[in-house]
Amino acid sequence: ITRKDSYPEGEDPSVSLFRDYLRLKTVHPDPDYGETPLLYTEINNTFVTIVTWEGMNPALKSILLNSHTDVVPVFQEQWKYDAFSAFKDAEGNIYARGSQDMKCVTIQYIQAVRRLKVAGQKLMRTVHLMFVPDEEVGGHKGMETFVKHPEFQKLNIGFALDEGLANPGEAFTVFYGERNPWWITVHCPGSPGHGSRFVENTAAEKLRHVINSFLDFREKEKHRLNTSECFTLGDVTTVNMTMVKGGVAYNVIPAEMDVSFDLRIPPTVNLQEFESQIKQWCKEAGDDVTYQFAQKHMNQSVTSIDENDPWWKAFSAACRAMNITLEKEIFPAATDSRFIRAIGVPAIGFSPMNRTPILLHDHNEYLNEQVFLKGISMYERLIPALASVAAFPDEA
Ligand SMILES: CSCC[C@H](NC=O)C(=O)O
Ligand SMILES: [Zn+2]
Ligand SMILES: [Zn+2]
Repeated sequence: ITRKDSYPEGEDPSVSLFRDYLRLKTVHPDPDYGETPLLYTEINNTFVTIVTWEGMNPALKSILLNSHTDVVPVFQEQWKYDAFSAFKDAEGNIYARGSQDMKCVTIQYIQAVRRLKVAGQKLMRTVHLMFVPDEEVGGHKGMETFVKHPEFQKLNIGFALDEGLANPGEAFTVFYGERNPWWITVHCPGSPGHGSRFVENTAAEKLRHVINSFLDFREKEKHRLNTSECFTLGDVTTVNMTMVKGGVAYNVIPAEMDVSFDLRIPPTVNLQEFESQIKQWCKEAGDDVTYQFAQKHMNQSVTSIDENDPWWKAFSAACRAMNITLEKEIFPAATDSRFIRAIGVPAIGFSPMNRTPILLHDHNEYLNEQVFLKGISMYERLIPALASVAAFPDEA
């Protein structure tokens, strides 16, 4: 981040730093990760940056503060302000792509650690700040690859914090698991022929059957969500038909048609049974209907939110001490936490934003500067609490 010569008078320096970071165009499809200081390692021509604050007992398992540096594209004509200008309005709302997802968290981690160090705090466990690319496109060149790297193992991470979602109310939301993303394309082959005839065994008839099966199930799940008091989006399966392909001309019955779905499956669903269901729908649709996965996450690990779990106890007790109400949920989409949990490391998704509408990936994404600043103070309490979790019997 290039520092400017002067900043708005009276603006908190943390807010200025946040706005500077928002102006970096780390936006897909061609993110400019800039002069990312290469502090640690390079994988697949992309960069993971790690900043380490060594604890008094570095042999103990460490705390990971993870954030991704990339952001999703914008439809600029739909925005009130330039999405990369970090415009701040009279109420202190800062508009920019990444203001919620998740450049706020990156700067909050950094500023909290900075303040703790300035105050002369010494932590027992080591804290690593990790900045990873490409989360928004699946993490292949970021966290998915890096968790398998020997350099990652060496960090000896015991517990991780990563992104969550804003909460429009007074409470803050924390995520202890995620739904599994399955991206599937169903292929429907059929008999071709002239568009004027009743050809048997057409691709379109099979396609209709497939679409009906998936979308009927979608209706059921939507109903289940809307009729249950205690369900959130993370507790039901969503199905969305996102692509269709096929056909060459008005009067030619095509020999094949494809349809693609984005499925998000809660960790409580039996994935083998669910796939059998999909297989059954394809079979019922007609001969030779097949499917193929573009994403098929099978790991259903969730992080303990039992009051006896030492990490959760530290996190939740620190929140209680701040008079903060937590709402515990399953994250509806996918974040880098899924790769961390999959290797057995507990991870909590938490972006400290309350009184804030959920605007990630949306037009006019913004965060209020006071909410942002309060988040720094929260990490000032959370980080020492986590870094003070007593040594486990199996730790050195
Ligand atoms: C399944 S890889 C894509 C990850 C992406 N994450 C954020 O939006 C998502 O669609 O959930
Ligand atoms: Zn994100
Ligand atoms: Zn995102």
